[in-house]
Amino acid sequence: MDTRAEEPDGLFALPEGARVSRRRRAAPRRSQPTDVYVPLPDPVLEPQRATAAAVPGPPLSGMEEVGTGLLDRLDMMQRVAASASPGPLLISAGPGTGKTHTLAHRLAYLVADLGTPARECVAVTRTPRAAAEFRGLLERLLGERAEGVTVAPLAELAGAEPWRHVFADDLHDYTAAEYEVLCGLDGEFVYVTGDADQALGEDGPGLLERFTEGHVDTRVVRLTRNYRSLETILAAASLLVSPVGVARSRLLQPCRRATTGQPAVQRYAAADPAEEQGVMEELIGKLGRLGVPAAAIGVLWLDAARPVAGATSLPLREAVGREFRVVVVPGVDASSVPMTTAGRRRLFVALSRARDLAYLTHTGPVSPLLAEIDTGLVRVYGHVPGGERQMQQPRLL
Ligand SMILES: Nc1ncnc2c1ncn2[C@@H]1O[C@H](COP(=O)(O)OP(=O)(O)OP(=O)(O)O)[C@@H](O)[C@H]1O
Repeated sequence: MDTRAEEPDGLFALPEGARVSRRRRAAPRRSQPTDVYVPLPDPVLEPQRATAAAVPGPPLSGMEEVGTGLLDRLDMMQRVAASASPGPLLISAGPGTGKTHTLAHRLAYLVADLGTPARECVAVTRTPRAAAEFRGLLERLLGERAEGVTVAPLAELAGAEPWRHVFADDLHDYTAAEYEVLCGLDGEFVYVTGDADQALGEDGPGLLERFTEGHVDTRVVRLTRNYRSLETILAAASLLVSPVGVARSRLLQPCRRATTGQPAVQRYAAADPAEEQGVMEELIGKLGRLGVPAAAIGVLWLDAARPVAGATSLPLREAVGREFRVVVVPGVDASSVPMTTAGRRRLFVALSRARDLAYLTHTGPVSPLLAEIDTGLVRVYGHVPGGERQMQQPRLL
């Protein structure tokens, strides 16, 4: 990074509304005599995402006869997973590719199309919230028949009667001890999903491998189409994790392209924590006035979560498996997000929760990981030190 103090020059095109501020040296980062202050623009929202039916998918030629219509809205590989022949199944795929969606369809397919009694099925989740969401998916697919299926967090299931069909989502989020409990459920058929690159705990990355080693005839299905995030968010998230990606040959194809022209990933460099909080509150207020409900705005904390009015505020760890229209990640400083595998996975998980907009804010020097993302993918606002001026230059993607 060029750390020389320079005045803005002709190479640096200031966005509309930008001001040059001569700031006092407050923090180490402020060693530049001149910061460029670029206010965060008002959020511009993408039109609400397309319905499943409207998302163009690969042709399903040769697969029309699978099921009785229940699987019609799945893409080809999702259908392969949902209708796979009996036996252990691992859906190993990146964020937003529909692992949860497909697992629910598999369960519904077994019950509705293959006549499996609902009471023989148990869906294991990580949290009560995930259980409620999974049950909602099943109810939409199975109607009243969903009532017969047990859907519960792992902790509530230990020691219960064995089920014949065990469905477990997000295996990467388990600890080794929890995995043992899951194995203890002793289902005849086990179907799991996971993404080693999203593991926030130590044990997670190895558990997918452990599953395939423990079930030698496991069918592994990979899903590649991301239905959640705008293309630029997905590109930024993927760049972060690619150097340490466990799923090396992973392919993540975006289904959603931005239409508003607004950069989907925005970083705000605040002068101090009070400004960081103020900017976040102002942003959330604007989003609220645009009609975005608190449930669709996720403030994901890398450390202890603090309450935030108008948004869903939670520690990153609890955001695994969830999605939000807008994600805000405070504290993306070099000290909290170092250039480590764990740091990469944390930002990967955080960014990949976002559908339309992702905001990364910080007060001290920004995490060095962000230097790896093409500057055309992340626009920088706030107090931009002189050495980061090039970040403001428009880039062709
Ligand atoms: N075939 C599809 N067509 C349209 N939308 C889909 C399709 N499959 C999944 N989706 C949507 O994509 C989003 C992501 O799906 P889901 O949460 O199941 O992904 P996931 O792989 O479990 O993600 P994560 O790993 O982040 O938990 C959801 O909003 C879901 O409704």
